Amino acid sequence: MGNLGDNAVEWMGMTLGIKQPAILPSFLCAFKWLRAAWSRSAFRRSIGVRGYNEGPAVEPESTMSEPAAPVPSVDVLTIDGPSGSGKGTISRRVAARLGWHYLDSGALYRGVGVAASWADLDLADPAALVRCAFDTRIGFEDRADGELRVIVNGLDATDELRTETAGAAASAIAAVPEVRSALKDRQRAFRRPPGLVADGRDMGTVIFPDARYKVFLTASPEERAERRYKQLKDKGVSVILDDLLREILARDARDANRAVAPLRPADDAVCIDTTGLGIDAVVERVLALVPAPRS
Ligand SMILES: Nc1ncnc2c1ncn2[C@@H]1O[C@H](COP(=O)(O)OP(=O)(O)OP(=O)(O)O)[C@@H](O)[C@H]1O
Ligand SMILES: Nc1ccn([C@H]2C[C@H](O)[C@@H](COP(=O)(O)O)O2)c(=O)n1
Repeated sequence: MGNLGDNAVEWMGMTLGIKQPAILPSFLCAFKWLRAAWSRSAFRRSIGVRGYNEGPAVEPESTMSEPAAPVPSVDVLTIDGPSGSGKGTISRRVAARLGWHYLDSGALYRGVGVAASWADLDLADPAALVRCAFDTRIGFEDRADGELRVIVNGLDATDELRTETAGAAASAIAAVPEVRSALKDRQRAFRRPPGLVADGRDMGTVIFPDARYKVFLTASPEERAERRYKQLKDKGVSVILDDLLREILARDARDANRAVAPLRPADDAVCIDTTGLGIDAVVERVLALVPAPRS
């Protein structure tokens, strides 16, 4: 845990594009305190044991109709972080290994953004966006090939949702407090036995503040842009690395600077800097935080 806190502070600095932003001292304080608390905690002592229940992260069509009430006693592992830090990839694998449900909260914001664009709504009209957030039906389907498809108002919108344009639109509407409120209960409804892995920006701070396990993933902006570049290239999409880096920095800044539920690590989150760390290694680091299930 040597780099807990410093990584996040450094990341904030990089994200905001300035060397000494005013908010850094308070982050530093919070993380120094956290580091001390961490070294004393019983939670730390539990590390090293993990659960390996193989099972589906998402039941087929399980989220097409969301349950009415979440179950507060159910364990939640939150994985927050900036774009390209690997939240989705790591969360899906960890959820599959634990046999827990999976919530891709970014897909909800992206889904509302795409539905708003289909309806030609003005992204600067909060009332229209809030109506859209309440009205848009968003479901997830776990396909046989392991891919998670996102269904918006009955249409498979997965490919459209993954574009940087959809990400930027989602980031813009996510800054509207009433849109965030409109999506709160829908996110909490994913909390069902045997457990939930939830990925996003405010999973550990706002949506599941009582989560038992909290992780904040980071990576240098350059590495995150490289990852996205490779991901898009593999799909045959041609992009310019510098453009991706600029877009990632702009999205980070908007998500971290908004007034409501900004992107930041929860005080009790474990920060993992994934720069130079492979996917399997990150998965193991996260799983090490979750004690093996008792039978
Ligand atoms: N530790 C890692 N090392 C190398 N590549 C990684 C790592 N983690 C994720 N990736 C790759 O980086 C790309 C982006 O990952 P992913 O979509 O999971 O990020 P994300 O944080 O969920 O991004 P977003 O917030 O934009 O949805 C994917 O192609 C994924 O395979
Ligand atoms: N919990 C969340 C999840 C997502 N957002 C916003 C901000 C992101 O830039 C955008 C897209 O998310 P992604 O799919 O990249 O995880 O949605 C948010 O504000 N809070």
